[in-house]
Amino acid sequence: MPKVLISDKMDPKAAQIFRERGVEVDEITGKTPEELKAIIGQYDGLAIRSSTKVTREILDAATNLKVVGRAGIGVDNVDIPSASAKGVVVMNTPFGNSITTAEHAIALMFALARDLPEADKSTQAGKWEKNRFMGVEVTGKTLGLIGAGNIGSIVADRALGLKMKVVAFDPFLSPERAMELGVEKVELDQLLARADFITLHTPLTDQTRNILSAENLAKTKKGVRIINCARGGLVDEAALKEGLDSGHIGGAALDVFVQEPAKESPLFNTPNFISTPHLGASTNEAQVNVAIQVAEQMADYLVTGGVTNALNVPSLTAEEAPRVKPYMELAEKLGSLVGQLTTGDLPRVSIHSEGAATEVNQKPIVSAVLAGFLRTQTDTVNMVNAPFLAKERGIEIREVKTEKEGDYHTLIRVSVKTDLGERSVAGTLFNHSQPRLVELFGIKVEADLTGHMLYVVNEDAPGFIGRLGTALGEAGVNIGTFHLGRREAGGEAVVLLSLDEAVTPELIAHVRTLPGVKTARALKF
Ligand SMILES: NC(=O)c1ccc[n+]([C@@H]2O[C@H](COP(=O)([O-])OP(=O)(O)OC[C@H]3O[C@@H](n4cnc5c(N)ncnc54)[C@H](O)[C@@H]3O)[C@@H](O)[C@H]2O)c1
Ligand SMILES: O=C(O)[C@H](O)COP(=O)(O)O
Repeated sequence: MPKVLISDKMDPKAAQIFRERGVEVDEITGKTPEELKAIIGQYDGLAIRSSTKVTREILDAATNLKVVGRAGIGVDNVDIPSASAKGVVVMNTPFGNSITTAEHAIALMFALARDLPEADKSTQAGKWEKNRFMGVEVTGKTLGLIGAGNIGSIVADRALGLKMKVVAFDPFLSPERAMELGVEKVELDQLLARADFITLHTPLTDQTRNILSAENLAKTKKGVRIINCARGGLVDEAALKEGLDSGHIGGAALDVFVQEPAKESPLFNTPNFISTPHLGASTNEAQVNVAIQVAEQMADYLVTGGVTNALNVPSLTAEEAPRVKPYMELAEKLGSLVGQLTTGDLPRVSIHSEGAATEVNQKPIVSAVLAGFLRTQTDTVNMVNAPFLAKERGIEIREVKTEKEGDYHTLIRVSVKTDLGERSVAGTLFNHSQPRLVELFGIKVEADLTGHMLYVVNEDAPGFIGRLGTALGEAGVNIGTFHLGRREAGGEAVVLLSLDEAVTPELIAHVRTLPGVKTARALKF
Protein backbone atom coordinates (compact mmCIF):
# COMPACT_ATOMS: atom_id res chain seq x y z
CA MET A 1 0.00 0.00 0.00
CA PRO A 2 1.51 3.39 -0.96
CA LYS A 3 2.28 5.73 1.92
CA VAL A 4 1.99 9.52 1.93
CA LEU A 5 3.25 12.16 4.35
CA ILE A 6 1.28 15.39 4.79
CA SER A 7 3.93 17.77 6.10
CA ASP A 8 2.05 21.12 6.13
CA LYS A 9 -1.28 22.05 7.69
CA MET A 10 -3.96 20.81 5.34
CA ASP A 11 -7.73 20.40 5.50
CA PRO A 12 -8.63 16.95 6.97
CA LYS A 13 -10.37 16.10 3.67
CA ALA A 14 -6.93 15.32 2.20
CA ALA A 15 -6.19 12.53 4.71
CA GLN A 16 -9.75 11.22 4.36
CA ILE A 17 -9.42 10.94 0.57
CA PHE A 18 -6.02 9.24 0.77
CA ARG A 19 -7.47 6.60 3.11
CA GLU A 20 -10.57 6.09 0.98
CA ARG A 21 -8.31 5.54 -2.05
CA GLY A 22 -6.22 2.89 -0.27
CA VAL A 23 -3.24 5.13 0.52
CA GLU A 24 -1.74 5.08 4.01
CA VAL A 25 -1.22 8.58 5.37
CA ASP A 26 0.71 10.26 8.17
CA GLU A 27 0.16 13.91 9.10
CA ILE A 28 3.32 15.29 10.68
CA THR A 29 3.66 19.06 10.41
CA GLY A 30 6.26 21.52 11.67
CA LYS A 31 9.31 19.28 11.21
CA THR A 32 12.75 20.84 10.72
CA PRO A 33 14.57 19.91 7.48
CA GLU A 34 16.78 17.51 9.45
CA GLU A 35 13.76 15.81 11.02
CA LEU A 36 12.04 15.57 7.64
CA LYS A 37 15.18 14.07 6.12
CA ALA A 38 15.18 11.37 8.77
CA ILE A 39 11.64 10.16 7.99
CA ILE A 40 11.07 10.94 4.31
CA GLY A 41 12.62 7.65 3.13
CA GLN A 42 9.49 5.69 4.15
CA TYR A 43 7.08 7.65 1.93
CA ASP A 44 5.92 7.29 -1.68
CA GLY A 45 4.23 10.69 -1.66
CA LEU A 46 4.73 14.06 0.06
CA ALA A 47 1.78 16.48 0.30
CA ILE A 48 2.81 20.07 1.08
CA ARG A 49 1.78 23.72 1.08
CA SER A 50 4.38 26.51 1.12
CA SER A 51 6.10 25.82 4.45
CA THR A 52 7.90 22.57 3.61
CA LYS A 53 10.99 23.23 1.53
CA VAL A 54 11.56 20.27 -0.79
CA THR A 55 15.27 20.78 -1.35
CA ARG A 56 17.80 18.59 -3.08
CA GLU A 57 18.94 17.25 0.31
CA ILE A 58 15.39 16.18 1.17
CA LEU A 59 14.99 14.57 -2.27
CA ASP A 60 18.30 12.73 -1.85
CA ALA A 61 16.99 11.21 1.38
CA ALA A 62 13.59 10.41 -0.20
CA THR A 63 14.58 7.04 -1.61
CA ASN A 64 10.99 5.83 -2.19
CA LEU A 65 9.41 9.12 -3.18
CA LYS A 66 7.36 9.13 -6.37
CA VAL A 67 5.29 12.28 -6.12
CA VAL A 68 5.26 15.68 -4.41
CA GLY A 69 1.80 17.28 -4.34
CA ARG A 70 1.45 21.00 -3.65
CA ALA A 71 -1.97 21.90 -2.22
CA GLY A 72 -1.86 25.32 -3.82
CA ILE A 73 -0.23 27.06 -6.76
CA GLY A 74 3.33 28.26 -6.14
CA VAL A 75 6.02 25.58 -6.28
CA ASP A 76 9.00 27.83 -5.61
CA ASN A 77 9.57 25.80 -2.42
CA VAL A 78 10.23 22.67 -4.52
CA ASP A 79 13.52 22.05 -6.33
CA ILE A 80 11.85 20.85 -9.54
CA PRO A 81 15.04 20.13 -11.54
CA SER A 82 16.30 17.89 -8.71
CA ALA A 83 12.89 16.20 -8.42
CA SER A 84 12.89 15.58 -12.20
CA ALA A 85 16.41 14.20 -12.09
CA LYS A 86 15.31 11.82 -9.32
CA GLY A 87 12.17 10.80 -11.21
CA VAL A 88 9.76 12.40 -8.76
CA VAL A 89 6.58 13.88 -10.22
CA VAL A 90 5.74 17.37 -8.93
CA MET A 91 2.09 18.43 -9.16
CA ASN A 92 0.11 21.44 -7.96
CA THR A 93 -3.55 22.48 -7.86
CA PRO A 94 -3.56 25.49 -10.15
CA PHE A 95 -7.15 26.70 -9.70
CA GLY A 96 -8.36 25.71 -6.22
CA ASN A 97 -7.36 28.92 -4.43
CA SER A 98 -7.49 31.46 -7.28
CA ILE A 99 -10.81 33.10 -6.34
CA THR A 100 -9.80 33.31 -2.70
CA THR A 101 -6.47 34.96 -3.56
CA ALA A 102 -8.10 37.39 -5.98
CA GLU A 103 -10.58 38.33 -3.24
CA HIS A 104 -7.67 38.95 -0.86
CA ALA A 105 -6.12 41.35 -3.37
CA ILE A 106 -9.43 43.20 -3.67
CA ALA A 107 -9.77 43.25 0.13
CA LEU A 108 -6.30 44.78 0.45
CA MET A 109 -7.15 47.33 -2.24
CA PHE A 110 -10.14 48.50 -0.19
CA ALA A 111 -8.10 48.41 3.01
CA LEU A 112 -5.60 50.76 1.36
CA ALA A 113 -8.27 53.01 -0.18
CA ARG A 114 -9.86 53.67 3.22
CA ASP A 115 -6.90 53.04 5.57
CA LEU A 116 -9.03 50.45 7.37
CA PRO A 117 -6.41 48.86 9.67
CA GLU A 118 -5.28 52.22 11.06
CA ALA A 119 -8.85 53.51 11.40
CA ASP A 120 -9.77 50.35 13.29
CA LYS A 121 -6.76 50.65 15.61
CA SER A 122 -7.45 54.31 16.34
CA THR A 123 -11.16 53.76 16.96
CA GLN A 124 -10.55 50.83 19.32
CA ALA A 125 -8.01 52.99 21.14
CA GLY A 126 -10.96 55.32 21.92
CA LYS A 127 -9.70 58.18 19.72
CA TRP A 128 -12.62 58.63 17.32
CA GLU A 129 -10.37 60.46 14.80
CA LYS A 130 -13.09 61.14 12.23
CA ASN A 131 -11.14 63.97 10.61
CA ARG A 132 -7.86 62.03 10.38
CA PHE A 133 -9.03 59.45 7.87
CA MET A 134 -9.88 60.60 4.37
CA GLY A 135 -10.01 57.83 1.80
CA VAL A 136 -10.41 57.53 -1.96
CA GLU A 137 -13.11 55.89 -4.08
CA VAL A 138 -12.11 53.06 -6.34
CA THR A 139 -14.90 53.78 -8.83
CA GLY A 140 -13.46 55.30 -11.99
CA LYS A 141 -9.86 54.68 -10.87
CA THR A 142 -7.33 52.77 -12.98
CA LEU A 143 -6.12 49.41 -11.74
CA GLY A 144 -2.76 48.28 -13.18
CA LEU A 145 -2.65 44.49 -13.35
CA ILE A 146 0.80 42.95 -13.67
CA GLY A 147 0.13 39.34 -14.69
CA ALA A 148 -3.26 38.39 -16.14
CA GLY A 149 -3.32 34.63 -15.56
CA ASN A 150 -5.81 32.73 -13.39
CA ILE A 151 -5.77 35.08 -10.41
CA GLY A 152 -5.12 38.29 -12.36
CA SER A 153 -8.14 37.59 -14.59
CA ILE A 154 -10.41 37.14 -11.58
CA VAL A 155 -9.10 40.37 -10.04
CA ALA A 156 -9.77 42.14 -13.34
CA ASP A 157 -13.32 40.79 -13.41
CA ARG A 158 -14.02 41.96 -9.85
CA ALA A 159 -12.40 45.36 -10.49
CA LEU A 160 -14.52 45.91 -13.61
CA GLY A 161 -17.56 45.09 -11.46
CA LEU A 162 -16.41 47.89 -9.14
CA LYS A 163 -16.42 50.23 -12.16
CA MET A 164 -12.65 50.54 -12.32
CA LYS A 165 -10.68 50.77 -15.55
CA VAL A 166 -8.19 47.88 -15.83
CA VAL A 167 -4.90 48.10 -17.74
CA ALA A 168 -2.83 44.93 -17.89
CA PHE A 169 0.83 44.18 -18.51
CA ASP A 170 1.46 40.54 -19.36
CA PRO A 171 3.69 39.63 -22.31
CA PHE A 172 1.77 36.39 -22.76
CA LEU A 173 -1.69 38.00 -22.85
CA SER A 174 -3.14 37.84 -26.37
CA PRO A 175 -5.13 40.81 -27.69
CA GLU A 176 -8.16 38.47 -28.00
CA ARG A 177 -7.93 37.37 -24.39
CA ALA A 178 -7.46 40.99 -23.25
CA MET A 179 -10.64 41.89 -25.11
CA GLU A 180 -12.48 38.92 -23.59
CA LEU A 181 -11.37 40.05 -20.11
CA GLY A 182 -12.35 43.65 -20.82
CA VAL A 183 -8.87 44.97 -19.99
CA GLU A 184 -6.54 47.21 -21.98
CA LYS A 185 -3.24 45.50 -22.75
CA VAL A 186 -0.39 47.97 -22.18
CA GLU A 187 3.38 48.04 -21.82
CA LEU A 188 4.79 48.17 -18.31
CA ASP A 189 5.82 51.83 -18.54
CA GLN A 190 2.30 52.85 -19.58
CA LEU A 191 0.85 50.87 -16.70
CA LEU A 192 3.23 52.52 -14.24
CA ALA A 193 2.35 55.98 -15.54
CA ARG A 194 -1.42 55.45 -15.53
CA ALA A 195 -2.36 53.25 -12.58
CA ASP A 196 -3.91 54.54 -9.36
CA PHE A 197 -3.62 51.05 -7.89
CA ILE A 198 -1.14 48.36 -9.00
CA THR A 199 -1.67 44.68 -8.19
CA LEU A 200 0.83 41.92 -8.93
CA HIS A 201 -0.17 38.41 -10.09
CA THR A 202 2.88 36.82 -11.71
CA PRO A 203 5.11 34.00 -10.54
CA LEU A 204 8.57 34.97 -9.31
CA THR A 205 10.94 34.39 -12.23
CA ASP A 206 14.17 35.98 -13.46
CA GLN A 207 12.00 38.33 -15.55
CA THR A 208 9.60 39.31 -12.77
CA ARG A 209 12.03 39.57 -9.84
CA ASN A 210 11.98 43.23 -8.73
CA ILE A 211 9.56 44.11 -11.52
CA LEU A 212 8.63 46.97 -9.19
CA SER A 213 12.25 48.08 -8.75
CA ALA A 214 13.32 51.50 -7.43
CA GLU A 215 13.51 52.70 -11.03
CA ASN A 216 10.04 51.43 -11.93
CA LEU A 217 8.48 52.69 -8.69
CA ALA A 218 9.83 56.14 -9.59
CA LYS A 219 7.80 55.96 -12.83
CA THR A 220 4.50 55.49 -10.99
CA LYS A 221 1.88 58.18 -10.43
CA LYS A 222 2.26 60.11 -7.19
CA GLY A 223 -0.02 58.55 -4.57
CA VAL A 224 -0.15 55.13 -6.26
CA ARG A 225 -1.24 52.24 -4.02
CA ILE A 226 0.46 48.87 -4.49
CA ILE A 227 -0.79 45.37 -3.64
CA ASN A 228 1.25 42.16 -3.78
CA CYS A 229 -0.55 38.87 -3.15
CA ALA A 230 1.69 36.89 -5.52
CA ARG A 231 5.28 36.35 -4.40
CA GLY A 232 7.80 38.20 -2.27
CA GLY A 233 10.60 39.58 -4.44
CA LEU A 234 8.35 41.09 -7.12
CA VAL A 235 8.61 44.43 -5.32
CA ASP A 236 11.91 45.90 -4.10
CA GLU A 237 11.05 46.16 -0.40
CA ALA A 238 13.72 48.78 0.39
CA ALA A 239 12.58 51.00 -2.52
CA LEU A 240 8.97 50.53 -1.43
CA LYS A 241 9.87 51.75 2.07
CA GLU A 242 11.60 54.83 0.59
CA GLY A 243 8.62 55.56 -1.65
CA LEU A 244 6.21 55.33 1.31
CA ASP A 245 8.45 57.51 3.48
CA SER A 246 8.79 60.16 0.78
CA GLY A 247 5.03 60.17 0.18
CA HIS A 248 5.41 59.30 -3.51
CA ILE A 249 3.69 55.98 -2.84
CA GLY A 250 0.30 56.51 -1.23
CA GLY A 251 0.04 53.05 0.29
CA ALA A 252 1.22 49.46 -0.02
CA ALA A 253 -0.21 46.12 1.06
CA LEU A 254 1.97 43.02 1.06
CA ASP A 255 0.73 39.50 1.70
CA VAL A 256 4.07 38.04 0.66
CA PHE A 257 7.66 38.91 1.52
CA VAL A 258 11.17 38.18 0.29
CA GLN A 259 11.89 36.42 3.59
CA GLU A 260 9.08 34.33 5.03
CA PRO A 261 8.00 34.06 7.72
CA ALA A 262 8.54 37.85 7.86
CA LYS A 263 8.93 38.33 11.59
CA GLU A 264 10.61 41.71 11.11
CA SER A 265 10.89 44.18 8.26
CA PRO A 266 11.86 47.85 7.81
CA LEU A 267 8.37 48.23 6.32
CA PHE A 268 6.64 47.35 9.59
CA ASN A 269 5.05 50.39 11.25
CA THR A 270 5.54 52.56 8.16
CA PRO A 271 2.46 54.80 7.71
CA ASN A 272 0.14 53.58 4.94
CA PHE A 273 1.69 50.12 4.96
CA ILE A 274 -0.52 47.06 5.52
CA SER A 275 0.59 43.45 5.78
CA THR A 276 -0.88 39.98 6.11
CA PRO A 277 1.08 36.77 6.76
CA HIS A 278 0.75 35.04 3.35
CA LEU A 279 -3.01 34.66 3.78
CA GLY A 280 -3.93 34.85 0.10
CA ALA A 281 -5.13 31.25 -0.04
CA SER A 282 -6.44 31.05 3.50
CA THR A 283 -10.19 30.57 3.30
CA ASN A 284 -12.16 27.49 4.25
CA GLU A 285 -13.35 27.12 0.68
CA ALA A 286 -9.91 27.33 -0.93
CA GLN A 287 -8.30 25.00 1.60
CA VAL A 288 -11.00 22.37 1.11
CA ASN A 289 -10.61 22.72 -2.68
CA VAL A 290 -6.85 22.32 -2.74
CA ALA A 291 -6.82 19.53 -0.13
CA ILE A 292 -9.36 17.46 -2.09
CA GLN A 293 -7.62 18.14 -5.38
CA VAL A 294 -4.10 17.33 -4.22
CA ALA A 295 -5.17 14.10 -2.52
CA GLU A 296 -7.18 12.97 -5.57
CA GLN A 297 -4.29 13.74 -7.92
CA MET A 298 -1.64 12.07 -5.76
CA ALA A 299 -3.80 8.99 -5.13
CA ASP A 300 -4.51 8.74 -8.88
CA TYR A 301 -0.80 8.73 -9.57
CA LEU A 302 0.15 6.30 -6.83
CA VAL A 303 -2.75 3.91 -7.44
CA THR A 304 -3.51 4.12 -11.19
CA GLY A 305 -0.58 6.00 -12.74
CA GLY A 306 -2.86 8.88 -13.84
CA VAL A 307 -1.05 12.21 -13.96
CA THR A 308 -2.87 15.55 -13.59
CA ASN A 309 -1.39 19.03 -13.18
CA ALA A 310 2.17 17.76 -13.11
CA LEU A 311 4.87 20.34 -13.72
CA ASN A 312 7.60 17.96 -14.85
CA VAL A 313 5.83 15.15 -16.70
CA PRO A 314 3.08 15.00 -19.36
CA SER A 315 -0.45 14.73 -18.03
CA LEU A 316 -2.26 11.40 -18.26
CA THR A 317 -5.79 11.30 -16.92
CA ALA A 318 -7.00 8.40 -14.78
CA GLU A 319 -9.36 7.53 -17.69
CA GLU A 320 -6.52 7.61 -20.25
CA ALA A 321 -4.09 5.64 -18.08
CA PRO A 322 -5.55 2.13 -18.64
CA ARG A 323 -5.47 2.66 -22.44
CA VAL A 324 -1.99 4.14 -22.56
CA LYS A 325 -0.37 1.79 -20.04
CA PRO A 326 -0.04 -1.26 -22.34
CA TYR A 327 1.60 1.02 -24.93
CA MET A 328 3.96 2.33 -22.27
CA GLU A 329 4.85 -1.24 -21.34
CA LEU A 330 5.47 -2.10 -25.01
CA ALA A 331 7.45 1.13 -25.54
CA GLU A 332 9.61 0.49 -22.47
CA LYS A 333 10.37 -3.08 -23.60
CA LEU A 334 11.30 -1.93 -27.11
CA GLY A 335 13.50 0.83 -25.67
CA SER A 336 15.12 -1.69 -23.36
CA LEU A 337 15.72 -4.18 -26.21
CA VAL A 338 17.36 -1.52 -28.36
CA GLY A 339 19.38 -0.31 -25.37
CA GLN A 340 20.65 -3.82 -24.61
CA LEU A 341 21.57 -4.53 -28.22
CA THR A 342 23.18 -1.20 -29.08
CA THR A 343 26.57 -0.05 -27.96
CA GLY A 344 28.39 3.23 -28.28
CA ASP A 345 27.12 6.79 -28.46
CA LEU A 346 23.58 7.28 -29.55
CA PRO A 347 22.86 10.59 -31.20
CA ARG A 348 19.22 9.90 -32.14
CA VAL A 349 16.17 7.83 -31.14
CA SER A 350 13.09 7.88 -33.41
CA ILE A 351 9.70 6.67 -32.22
CA HIS A 352 7.21 5.89 -34.96
CA SER A 353 3.59 5.11 -34.05
CA GLU A 354 1.37 3.46 -36.62
CA GLY A 355 -2.38 2.69 -36.71
CA ALA A 356 -4.23 2.67 -33.36
CA ALA A 357 -1.03 3.66 -31.49
CA THR A 358 -1.38 7.17 -32.96
CA GLU A 359 -4.69 7.66 -31.15
CA VAL A 360 -3.18 7.68 -27.65
CA ASN A 361 -1.14 10.38 -25.91
CA GLN A 362 2.36 10.08 -27.43
CA LYS A 363 4.33 11.82 -24.68
CA PRO A 364 4.18 8.96 -22.15
CA ILE A 365 5.14 6.54 -24.97
CA VAL A 366 8.23 8.59 -25.78
CA SER A 367 9.16 8.80 -22.09
CA ALA A 368 8.71 5.03 -21.74
CA VAL A 369 10.97 4.27 -24.73
CA LEU A 370 13.65 6.54 -23.27
CA ALA A 371 13.24 5.05 -19.78
CA GLY A 372 13.61 1.52 -21.19
CA PHE A 373 16.58 2.54 -23.26
CA LEU A 374 18.40 4.47 -20.52
CA ARG A 375 17.74 1.82 -17.86
CA THR A 376 20.45 -0.20 -19.57
CA GLN A 377 22.86 2.61 -18.64
CA THR A 378 21.57 3.73 -15.25
CA ASP A 379 19.38 2.26 -12.50
CA THR A 380 17.86 5.53 -11.45
CA VAL A 381 15.87 6.29 -14.56
CA ASN A 382 12.09 6.32 -14.76
CA MET A 383 9.33 7.90 -16.83
CA VAL A 384 9.81 11.28 -15.17
CA ASN A 385 13.53 11.76 -15.48
CA ALA A 386 14.07 9.86 -18.77
CA PRO A 387 13.49 12.87 -21.10
CA PHE A 388 15.63 14.99 -18.78
CA LEU A 389 18.51 12.44 -18.80
CA ALA A 390 18.20 11.95 -22.57
CA LYS A 391 18.54 15.69 -23.08
CA GLU A 392 21.50 15.77 -20.71
CA ARG A 393 23.16 13.05 -22.82
CA GLY A 394 22.50 14.98 -26.03
CA ILE A 395 20.14 12.37 -27.49
CA GLU A 396 17.91 13.80 -30.22
CA ILE A 397 14.35 12.48 -30.12
CA ARG A 398 12.18 12.22 -33.24
CA GLU A 399 8.49 11.39 -33.21
CA VAL A 400 6.61 10.21 -36.30
CA LYS A 401 2.95 9.22 -36.63
CA THR A 402 1.28 7.28 -39.44
CA GLU A 403 -2.42 6.96 -38.80
CA LYS A 404 -2.96 4.36 -41.54
CA GLU A 405 -2.59 0.75 -40.34
CA GLY A 406 0.22 -1.38 -41.80
CA ASP A 407 0.50 -5.15 -41.25
CA TYR A 408 -0.68 -4.67 -37.65
CA HIS A 409 -3.65 -2.69 -36.33
CA THR A 410 -1.24 -0.94 -33.98
CA LEU A 411 2.54 -0.70 -34.06
CA ILE A 412 5.37 1.13 -32.35
CA ARG A 413 8.74 1.19 -34.04
CA VAL A 414 11.86 2.37 -32.21
CA SER A 415 14.85 3.23 -34.36
CA VAL A 416 18.27 4.24 -33.18
CA LYS A 417 20.97 5.89 -35.17
CA THR A 418 24.42 4.59 -34.36
CA ASP A 419 27.75 4.72 -36.13
CA LEU A 420 26.65 1.45 -37.82
CA GLY A 421 23.58 3.12 -39.32
CA GLU A 422 19.90 3.12 -38.39
CA ARG A 423 18.56 -0.02 -36.67
CA SER A 424 15.01 -0.59 -35.57
CA VAL A 425 12.74 -2.86 -33.57
CA ALA A 426 8.96 -2.90 -33.68
CA GLY A 427 6.18 -4.27 -31.54
CA THR A 428 2.41 -4.49 -31.35
CA LEU A 429 -0.26 -5.18 -28.74
CA PHE A 430 -2.07 -8.49 -28.90
CA ASN A 431 -5.65 -8.25 -27.62
CA HIS A 432 -5.05 -4.49 -27.14
CA SER A 433 -3.04 -5.25 -24.03
CA GLN A 434 -0.19 -7.75 -24.49
CA PRO A 435 3.09 -6.26 -25.74
CA ARG A 436 4.72 -8.39 -28.43
CA LEU A 437 7.90 -7.89 -30.44
CA VAL A 438 7.25 -8.37 -34.17
CA GLU A 439 10.43 -7.19 -35.85
CA LEU A 440 14.04 -7.09 -34.83
CA PHE A 441 16.61 -5.25 -36.94
CA GLY A 442 14.64 -5.91 -40.14
CA ILE A 443 13.90 -9.60 -39.38
CA LYS A 444 10.32 -10.64 -38.62
CA VAL A 445 10.28 -12.44 -35.29
CA GLU A 446 7.42 -12.62 -32.81
CA ALA A 447 8.33 -12.77 -29.14
CA ASP A 448 7.14 -11.88 -25.70
CA LEU A 449 9.96 -9.78 -24.18
CA THR A 450 9.99 -11.04 -20.63
CA GLY A 451 12.37 -12.19 -17.88
CA HIS A 452 15.74 -13.69 -18.83
CA MET A 453 16.29 -14.10 -22.57
CA LEU A 454 19.02 -15.14 -24.94
CA TYR A 455 19.52 -13.40 -28.28
CA VAL A 456 21.50 -15.19 -30.95
CA VAL A 457 22.23 -14.17 -34.55
CA ASN A 458 23.35 -17.10 -36.69
CA GLU A 459 23.55 -18.40 -40.22
CA ASP A 460 20.37 -20.26 -41.09
CA ALA A 461 21.59 -23.88 -41.47
CA PRO A 462 20.26 -27.32 -40.50
CA GLY A 463 21.27 -28.63 -37.08
CA PHE A 464 21.82 -25.27 -35.41
CA ILE A 465 18.73 -25.32 -33.19
CA GLY A 466 19.65 -28.78 -31.89
CA ARG A 467 23.20 -27.68 -31.06
CA LEU A 468 21.94 -24.58 -29.23
CA GLY A 469 19.36 -26.61 -27.26
CA THR A 470 22.03 -29.14 -26.28
CA ALA A 471 24.44 -26.42 -25.12
CA LEU A 472 21.77 -24.88 -22.88
CA GLY A 473 20.56 -28.27 -21.63
CA GLU A 474 24.08 -29.35 -20.70
CA ALA A 475 24.43 -26.11 -18.72
CA GLY A 476 21.17 -26.92 -16.87
CA VAL A 477 19.30 -23.94 -18.38
CA ASN A 478 15.64 -24.62 -19.12
CA ILE A 479 14.09 -23.00 -22.21
CA GLY A 480 10.63 -21.43 -21.72
CA THR A 481 9.82 -20.26 -25.25
CA PHE A 482 11.68 -20.38 -28.54
CA HIS A 483 11.24 -17.69 -31.21
CA LEU A 484 12.84 -17.79 -34.64
CA GLY A 485 13.10 -15.45 -37.58
CA ARG A 486 15.28 -15.15 -40.64
CA ARG A 487 15.94 -12.70 -43.45
CA GLU A 488 15.66 -15.44 -46.09
CA ALA A 489 16.28 -19.21 -46.25
CA GLY A 490 19.97 -19.81 -45.61
CA GLY A 491 20.52 -16.14 -44.71
CA GLU A 492 20.92 -14.37 -41.40
CA ALA A 493 18.62 -15.74 -38.68
CA VAL A 494 17.64 -14.56 -35.22
CA VAL A 495 16.83 -16.74 -32.22
CA LEU A 496 15.18 -15.30 -29.11
CA LEU A 497 14.78 -17.68 -26.21
CA SER A 498 13.07 -17.03 -22.91
CA LEU A 499 14.86 -18.90 -20.14
CA ASP A 500 13.95 -19.91 -16.62
CA GLU A 501 17.19 -18.45 -15.29
CA ALA A 502 19.97 -16.09 -16.27
CA VAL A 503 22.69 -17.36 -18.56
CA THR A 504 26.22 -17.09 -17.24
CA PRO A 505 28.95 -15.21 -19.16
CA GLU A 506 30.68 -18.60 -19.62
CA LEU A 507 27.60 -20.04 -21.31
CA ILE A 508 27.30 -16.99 -23.58
CA ALA A 509 30.97 -17.41 -24.49
CA HIS A 510 30.32 -21.09 -25.26
CA VAL A 511 27.27 -20.28 -27.45
CA ARG A 512 29.42 -17.83 -29.43
CA THR A 513 31.75 -20.71 -30.32
CA LEU A 514 28.93 -22.84 -31.83
CA PRO A 515 29.26 -23.20 -35.62
CA GLY A 516 27.29 -20.51 -37.51
CA VAL A 517 26.84 -18.15 -34.52
CA LYS A 518 27.59 -14.53 -35.37
CA THR A 519 26.67 -13.02 -32.05
CA ALA A 520 25.01 -14.00 -28.76
CA ARG A 521 23.86 -11.87 -25.85
CA ALA A 522 21.92 -12.28 -22.64
CA LEU A 523 18.90 -10.00 -22.29
CA LYS A 524 16.82 -9.12 -19.24
CA PHE A 525 13.33 -7.57 -19.16
N1 LIG B 1 -0.63 34.91 -1.65
C1 LIG B 1 -1.02 33.70 -1.81
O1 LIG B 1 -1.35 33.00 -0.87
C2 LIG B 1 -1.11 33.12 -3.19
C3 LIG B 1 -2.12 32.21 -3.49
C4 LIG B 1 -2.17 31.66 -4.76
C5 LIG B 1 -1.24 32.02 -5.70
N2 LIG B 1 -0.25 32.88 -5.38
C6 LIG B 1 0.73 33.30 -6.38
O2 LIG B 1 0.11 34.16 -7.31
C7 LIG B 1 0.83 34.14 -8.53
C8 LIG B 1 -0.12 34.07 -9.70
O3 LIG B 1 -0.84 32.88 -9.69
P1 LIG B 1 -1.77 32.46 -10.93
O4 LIG B 1 -2.48 31.24 -10.52
O5 LIG B 1 -2.55 33.61 -11.41
O6 LIG B 1 -0.66 32.09 -11.99
P2 LIG B 1 -0.84 32.00 -13.56
O7 LIG B 1 0.28 31.19 -14.05
O8 LIG B 1 -2.23 31.60 -13.93
O9 LIG B 1 -0.64 33.49 -14.04
C9 LIG B 1 0.60 34.14 -14.02
C10 LIG B 1 0.58 35.18 -15.13
O10 LIG B 1 1.81 35.91 -15.05
C11 LIG B 1 2.19 36.19 -16.38
N3 LIG B 1 3.59 36.54 -16.47
C12 LIG B 1 4.65 35.71 -16.53
N4 LIG B 1 5.79 36.42 -16.66
C13 LIG B 1 5.43 37.71 -16.69
C14 LIG B 1 6.17 38.92 -16.79
N5 LIG B 1 7.49 38.92 -16.94
N6 LIG B 1 5.48 40.07 -16.76
C15 LIG B 1 4.13 40.10 -16.63
N7 LIG B 1 3.38 38.97 -16.55
C16 LIG B 1 4.03 37.81 -16.56
C17 LIG B 1 1.85 34.93 -17.14
O11 LIG B 1 1.73 35.17 -18.52
C18 LIG B 1 0.53 34.55 -16.51
O12 LIG B 1 -0.57 35.08 -17.25
C19 LIG B 1 1.79 32.96 -8.40
O13 LIG B 1 3.05 33.45 -8.06
C20 LIG B 1 1.25 32.18 -7.24
O14 LIG B 1 2.24 31.44 -6.59
C21 LIG B 1 -0.17 33.45 -4.15
O1 LIG C 1 0.94 29.59 -4.15
C1 LIG C 1 0.01 29.41 -3.40
O2 LIG C 1 -0.91 28.59 -3.59
C2 LIG C 1 -0.09 30.30 -2.23
O3 LIG C 1 1.08 30.97 -2.01
C3 LIG C 1 -0.65 29.68 -0.99
O4 LIG C 1 0.32 29.21 -0.11
P1 LIG C 1 -0.13 28.41 1.21
O5 LIG C 1 -0.74 27.13 0.75
O6 LIG C 1 1.10 28.21 2.00
O7 LIG C 1 -1.13 29.26 1.91
